[in-house]
Amino acid sequence: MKQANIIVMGVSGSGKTTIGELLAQELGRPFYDGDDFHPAANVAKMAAGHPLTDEDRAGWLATLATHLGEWEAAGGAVLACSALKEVYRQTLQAGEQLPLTWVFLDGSRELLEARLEGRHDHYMKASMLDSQLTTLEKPTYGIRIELTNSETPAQVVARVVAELSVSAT
Ligand SMILES: Nc1ncnc2c1ncn2[C@@H]1O[C@H](COP(=O)(O)OP(=O)(O)OP(=O)(O)O)[C@@H](O)[C@H]1O
Ligand SMILES: O=C(O)[C@H](O)[C@@H](O)[C@H](O)[C@H](O)CO
Repeated sequence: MKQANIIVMGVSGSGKTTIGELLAQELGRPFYDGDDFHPAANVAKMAAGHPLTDEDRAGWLATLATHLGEWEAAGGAVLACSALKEVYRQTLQAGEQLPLTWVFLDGSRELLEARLEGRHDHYMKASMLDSQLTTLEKPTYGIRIELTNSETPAQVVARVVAELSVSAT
């Protein structure tokens, strides 16, 4: 049965992959990481410390939009994707028939920086945080999860699941 996809969005370090994977497990849905769909040139650019432009992101978002349509038809998935600007979110929505469910992980600069500095095995360095935050247009719809220093990923996912059940009623 066709079911809307859930997109876990936010800047680098907000926990999209961590929370998205656990949420998918909890809901019994497949998980996809938007980062796995970036062309190699985009990854190389970010790893070299250069923010992506709208043009760099266009093909990537179009590819994800196509996949979203397929995943929706297959029963719905959870996708971790930065989706920083409104126009990017519109591109993603265009691939889908049902309204996407947005889960926005919102954290302070200090929290995000600490997380990025604590992560050593990733191409995206803490120095990219400012450009991510400058690009971010916070959505005014969907589920917003304000991140705290004290909650475990499992606790964050429990909050998301509770909000999903409220928005489903
Ligand atoms: N609730 C949490 N409490 C503490 N640390 C967390 C929590 N959620 C995620 N982290 C840690 O924060 C870091 C960033 O998380 P993650 O890689 O999932 O973010 P991301 O948004 O997918 O980042 P990117 O877009 O750069 O891939 C990781 O080291 C992760 O283990
Ligand atoms: O739109 C973007 O700038 C990118 O998607 C980034 O958010 C990275 O993919 C991610 O942070 C790296 O892990």
